Amino acid sequence: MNLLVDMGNSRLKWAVADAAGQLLAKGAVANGQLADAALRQCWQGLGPFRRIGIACVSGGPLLALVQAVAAALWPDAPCVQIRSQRQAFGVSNAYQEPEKLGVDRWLALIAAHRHYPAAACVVDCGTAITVDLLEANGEHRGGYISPGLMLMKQALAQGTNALPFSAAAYSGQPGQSTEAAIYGGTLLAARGLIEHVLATRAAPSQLLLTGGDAAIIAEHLPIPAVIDPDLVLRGLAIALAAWE
Ligand SMILES: Nc1ncnc2c1ncn2[C@@H]1O[C@H](COP(=O)(O)OP(=O)(O)O)[C@@H](O)[C@H]1O
Ligand SMILES: CC(C)(COP(=O)(O)O)[C@@H](O)C(=O)NCCC(=O)O
Ligand SMILES: [K+]
Repeated sequence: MNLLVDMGNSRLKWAVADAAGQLLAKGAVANGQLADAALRQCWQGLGPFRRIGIACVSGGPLLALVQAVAAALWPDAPCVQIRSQRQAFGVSNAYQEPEKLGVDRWLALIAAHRHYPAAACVVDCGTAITVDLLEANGEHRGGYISPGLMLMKQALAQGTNALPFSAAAYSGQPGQSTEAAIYGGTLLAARGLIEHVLATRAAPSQLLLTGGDAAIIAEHLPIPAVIDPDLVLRGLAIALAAWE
């Protein structure tokens, strides 16, 4: 068994994977809540593990914390930090500097190619919304990065005098209050990005959504989408299984 850890800018997502890469127990911890005791509480009693696989786009101090807790709980299991590559697992990275593609985006592409055979548009609805284009033959065509729903709302609240931050949900119809107008506007920004990218594809692409806001964005999209909440962790399972 391996422990998989996906460290995003908002939350750490983890899963236990068996030798075939099937995800067993899973959990998530908000970065603001990440501390030695919180992680030990999540992970106590799990294992033993062969390896700990880490995909990290969040900061060095949080990575060091995760490595320290893992080393204390499972001293015999090496921590393997996965990085983006030029080509692996049938996927070729479109970036001129392949290591600069966020490792979460890279792993989502690897899982998409392995588990969904068609050409795909892979959207990670996390802190940022990333949209990556993947051909059926594994060629990554590049992608787009935009603020996520929470960041858009926070930016409006921080950058203006009159706009409040609200976590409440509204219909997405034209807003009849400031909060509802912000909710609808930020959701439409995400929807417009995704719809536009799909419309510019020469051939139809399967739309794959992952990330904390996948369900809410899918609900407001007029296009069928597959929601795979574990796409990054599933990519991490593939990358870690090949590690020697
Ligand atoms: N409990 C939660 N904590 C933080 N964000 C959450 C939570 N539930 C839903 N979200 C939404 O999910 C987004 C983060 O998604 P996630 O996939 O965890 O991001 P990341 O991989 O960037 O850490 C936030 O922007 C927020 O809108
Ligand atoms: C774009 C991201 C910030 C998304 O991170 P997330 O929203 O998953 O926390 C992350 O993939 C990243 O730091 N990427 C490096 C730059 C790039 O992909 O071009
Ligand atoms: K992510």
